[in-house]
Amino acid sequence: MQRVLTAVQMREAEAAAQERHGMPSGLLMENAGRALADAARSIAGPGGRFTVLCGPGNNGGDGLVAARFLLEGGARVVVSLVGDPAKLTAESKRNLQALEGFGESPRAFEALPESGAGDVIVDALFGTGLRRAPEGAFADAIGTVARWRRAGAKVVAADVPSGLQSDTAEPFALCVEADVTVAFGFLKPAHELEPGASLCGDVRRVDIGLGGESARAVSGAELLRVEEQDARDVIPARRADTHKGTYGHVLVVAGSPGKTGAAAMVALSALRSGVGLVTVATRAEALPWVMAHSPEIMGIALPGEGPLGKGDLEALKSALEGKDALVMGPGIPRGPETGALIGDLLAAVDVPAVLDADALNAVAEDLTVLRRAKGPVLLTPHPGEMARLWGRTTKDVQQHRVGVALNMATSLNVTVVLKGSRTLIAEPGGRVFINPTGNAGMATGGTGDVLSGVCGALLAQGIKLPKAAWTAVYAHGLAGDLAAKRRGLMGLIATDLLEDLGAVWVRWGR
Ligand SMILES: NC(=O)C1=CN([C@@H]2O[C@H](COP(=O)(O)OP(=O)(O)OC[C@H]3O[C@@H](n4cnc5c(N)ncnc54)[C@H](O)[C@@H]3O)[C@@H](O)[C@H]2O)[C@@H](O)CC1
Ligand SMILES: [K+]
Repeated sequence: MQRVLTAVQMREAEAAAQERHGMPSGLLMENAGRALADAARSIAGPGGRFTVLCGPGNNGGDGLVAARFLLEGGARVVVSLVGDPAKLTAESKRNLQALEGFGESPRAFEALPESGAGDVIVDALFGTGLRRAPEGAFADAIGTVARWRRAGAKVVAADVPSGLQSDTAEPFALCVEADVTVAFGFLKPAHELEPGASLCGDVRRVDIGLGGESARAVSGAELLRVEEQDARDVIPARRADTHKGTYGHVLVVAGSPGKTGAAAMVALSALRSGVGLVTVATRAEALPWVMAHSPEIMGIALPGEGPLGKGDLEALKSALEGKDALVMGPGIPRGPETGALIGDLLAAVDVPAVLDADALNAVAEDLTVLRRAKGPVLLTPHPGEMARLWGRTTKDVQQHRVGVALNMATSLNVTVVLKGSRTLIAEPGGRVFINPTGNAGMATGGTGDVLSGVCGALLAQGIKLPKAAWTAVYAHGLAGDLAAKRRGLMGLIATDLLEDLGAVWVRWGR
């Protein structure tokens, strides 16, 4: 896992590094600027010129250091200080003097030569300290960077592209779009969450002397980026002397006439994710169609008809006997009593439960039913479902993804998977995991059903929350990335993921 720190947490980490190993901030800036110069060199064309744009804060100081290293390496460099030089931080002032000692003085922004193909712009206007929309000279500079980039210049951003808010990953109306962003010390939300992530280009995190330990000293919510090795390590290697009983039995409550495919996709993805047995419980008229999708699927017909309601409680309780996990929701017939049924069911049994799709819409009417759950609960809403659960608009949810997921997890004492580009997994009370896998090709019907099947399968195999959730999300996204290579983003459909889940397990030696 990689820690992802907010601006406040970065300052705390810096203070901790100073306290712990006496790391002076000037040395951190020196290391940051040097790494920035290396990144700038790596994307320059032969003989290309470097234009370094520095702002008033320490981000600008990093730019001044980078300019010095580029000059020392013999490159053609021009530097501009945008804003009031009297406001420079002490550390930046020192580096301005050092630069002048190398024979280079900042020029007026208007006096800079044009840039184009082969050239590199080093964007050191603002980093984590950006507080409001850039205006005046800063706005002009950001606009000019965009023009030079259209003319073929490459852009390397110091820490965060200027105009992008580090903590929320939301850009102001004017924002630098970078080819490479050099993240100093730790990743920031702007690098990992959309829309910021797309504005950063290739993110390269570099060590600057803070030391990994310094992140342990920070306060507030813990944001973590899941890495492939983390997910792989969660899945145990199979021992030879095992049988289907070793790997658990999932009950899938899903499907209705017209939506039998949803139930089949949950069941098949659970089967493709290592579970021993899968049983689907659904209304009698839907059951044969679900089972016809694959002979491995077992079925239980729920007596009664129409929407699921309190009358289904006893049948579901007995269906859950001997089961190790429950997945409920995709394609279920929903009615006025469905939410209460789910509440009663979760209060009566202690198997881990995944609620998805219409099970989420059903409990949205009265979320407190979830507080009665005896076993661990995982909710897997997409932003629209989360908006219904939270009683806000989808846009609101998308602008506050981390806070929304964490609040819901904490207030209901459940694990929450908030789907969408960079799916978040929040556990009650503190940690939020960011998933880096997946792609826009997965924005197609049924991929969510496949995810809930993977979650159910891992839970039935005894993997606990939130591990089961972030591992399932990682594997599902990786399956999507592999599927997109075969099908293209345009051609990818949900059942492709069933095949490529296999490729994920093969890649992980499972
Ligand atoms: N925390 C750390 O450990 C390190 C931080 N470093 C650098 O320091 C940066 C943070 O430095 P700062 O906190 O000085 O912040 P910034 O350099 O991002 O900018 C802060 C300055 O810009 C001004 N400002 C903010 N928004 C503005 C706007 N819209 N228009 C005009 N002025 C505006 C502020 O008043 C302040 O003077 C990091 O992003 C990184 O580049 C590095 O030097 C190395 C170590
Ligand atoms: K920057």
